[in-house]
Amino acid sequence: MAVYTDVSDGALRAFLSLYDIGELTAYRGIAEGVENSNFVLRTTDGDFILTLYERRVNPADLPWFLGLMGALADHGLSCPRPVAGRDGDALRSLAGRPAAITTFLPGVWPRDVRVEHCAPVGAALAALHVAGRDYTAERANGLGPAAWAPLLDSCRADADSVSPGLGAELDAALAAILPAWPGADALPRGQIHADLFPDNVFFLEGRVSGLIDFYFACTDFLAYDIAICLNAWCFEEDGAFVPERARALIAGYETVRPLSPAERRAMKVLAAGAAMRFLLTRLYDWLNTPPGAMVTRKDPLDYLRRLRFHRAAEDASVYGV
Ligand SMILES: Nc1ncnc2c1ncn2[C@@H]1O[C@H](COP(=O)(O)OP(=O)(O)O)[C@@H](O)[C@H]1O
Ligand SMILES: N[C@@H](CCOP(=O)(O)O)C(=O)O
Repeated sequence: MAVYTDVSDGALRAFLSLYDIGELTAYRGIAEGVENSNFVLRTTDGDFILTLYERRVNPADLPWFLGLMGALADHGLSCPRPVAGRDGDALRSLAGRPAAITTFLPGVWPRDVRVEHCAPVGAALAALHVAGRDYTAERANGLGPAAWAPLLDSCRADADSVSPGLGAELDAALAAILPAWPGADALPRGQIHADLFPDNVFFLEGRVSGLIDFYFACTDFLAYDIAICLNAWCFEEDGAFVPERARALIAGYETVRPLSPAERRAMKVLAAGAAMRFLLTRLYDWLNTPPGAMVTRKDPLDYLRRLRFHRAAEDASVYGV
């Protein structure tokens, strides 16, 4: 569950008096998510999401995230649009945390991913990449390749308690991935979501109805975002790769934005890097989440299986690129 910070009725009502979004009729904390505290607000004007930013979100990045969401929404992408108060500000403070209200998106994220979900997700990802073109402010990827060795170092002492030999295996994988990583200008770059997992994509009647959770978004290789989705959408629970899902995801993406030959060639190392990135943050959280914390830890070893798959793949043709 993810409500780290409680908000009293009085504090919330005082906060909402700064906005023109109607009278509060109900609110509740949302159990899902791991990073921030989220609440659904029902007002006489409709539903909204209130987010209190916690943990990994650097408050200095919040204007960039909110600006990106506003710019994407302006370009027709269905994503949460930050709601400004009467003073024009969308970002303020509540219960001692940075806080913002955004629009509520209808839909349900798929608990059981099927191949039919993958083409619409690919197309939605490409639409995000196209919609982000005019948002020129850059944000470096704080969880990109330069962060992986330090993250592994911070977990090294206990890594083998999660799985024997894990530390050495990750060292070997990093030693193969980092030198093969594309140079900064080698692939098209732009604004990427960087966490487009199934729980961040809402569907209604078989169509994508909204993309949420832009708090890992950054400026990086567009194809790296595809590689993240290949990891998140194209494996079974037991770790088996599902080639039909990957082909559908790539085909859906290319209905909106065709890939270049360099992006196709790079997909294997990008997929391995994406698996490494989620493995490492999950490993860090696995080892550092205090007992009794109100959050469900995600299994790092799911991503070890994916990493092994990508490293063993002959080339990028396995993904259908
Ligand atoms: N704009 C939104 N519209 C509707 N529901 C939302 C919206 N934003 C978040 N939610 C709900 O909150 C949950 C957690 O949101 P998320 O952004 O993934 O949290 P976290 O950043 O903590 O991981 C989502 O699964 C969804 O149920
Ligand atoms: N998608 C990441 C964790 C981030 O979770 P989210 O709730 O912010 O989407 C993972 O699966 O490791």
